Amino acid sequence: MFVIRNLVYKNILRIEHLEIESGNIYCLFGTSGSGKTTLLKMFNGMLTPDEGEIHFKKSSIQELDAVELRQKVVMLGQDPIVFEGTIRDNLLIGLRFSEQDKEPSDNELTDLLQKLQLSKDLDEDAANLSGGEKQRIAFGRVLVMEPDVFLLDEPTSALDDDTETMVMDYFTKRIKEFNKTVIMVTHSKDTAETYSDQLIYMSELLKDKEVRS
Ligand SMILES: Nc1ncnc2c1ncn2[C@@H]1O[C@H](COP(=O)(O)OP(=O)(O)OP(=O)(O)O)[C@@H](O)[C@H]1O
Repeated sequence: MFVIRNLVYKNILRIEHLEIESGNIYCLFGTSGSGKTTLLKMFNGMLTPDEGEIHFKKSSIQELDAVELRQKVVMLGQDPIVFEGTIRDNLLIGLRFSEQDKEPSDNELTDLLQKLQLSKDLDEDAANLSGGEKQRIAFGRVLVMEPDVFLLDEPTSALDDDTETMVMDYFTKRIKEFNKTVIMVTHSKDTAETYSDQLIYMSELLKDKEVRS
């Protein structure tokens, strides 16, 4: 699905070869500052390599239309973004930018909230939510978009262990059912080992390469 060859980005990334296969969950694991977020941003063209190539489904990412690419490859950043409006507005807002033309019903959205362990009303103002609740609303928003690829940057960092387990169990079951691809940054080795099909260690990926100054 993605193939990276001879990628160089500033003095942060130097990757000879990396392949991401569709239908798998990949966890990016590495020390703080090792370039995980930077690598994630390469997959949907938010950052462009200084040298080398990234192909998505056999096309060079640089040659693809950025809007179309980001409809298929959606990133959930480290800091959850909550927009002005209700929880419903926040769950649906991503659809404006997605290929999906079918809007989920209130029943489906309420079910999603339950699966994300949120006992909230769709009409509630999203501004008053806690950090962990906002993180799950942002997670719900990308799920509603149904992209081919999810790029997730520490998506459960604000959740307690039990809530994280329930949210991740639901998420991974759903993405396996629909054969989606996930590239996820996590600081939790437990999470990485429990949920990934493949673990990518940044230290291995960047080995033999002098990338740090
Ligand atoms: N636009 C940029 N220009 C220059 N340096 C940058 C830029 N963005 C990030 N960096 C640096 O690149 C390194 C890797 O950053 P990145 O955010 O990818 O690391 P990370 O592995 O995701 O870290 P963390 O686990 O702390 O989130 C850091 O040293 C950071 O300061």
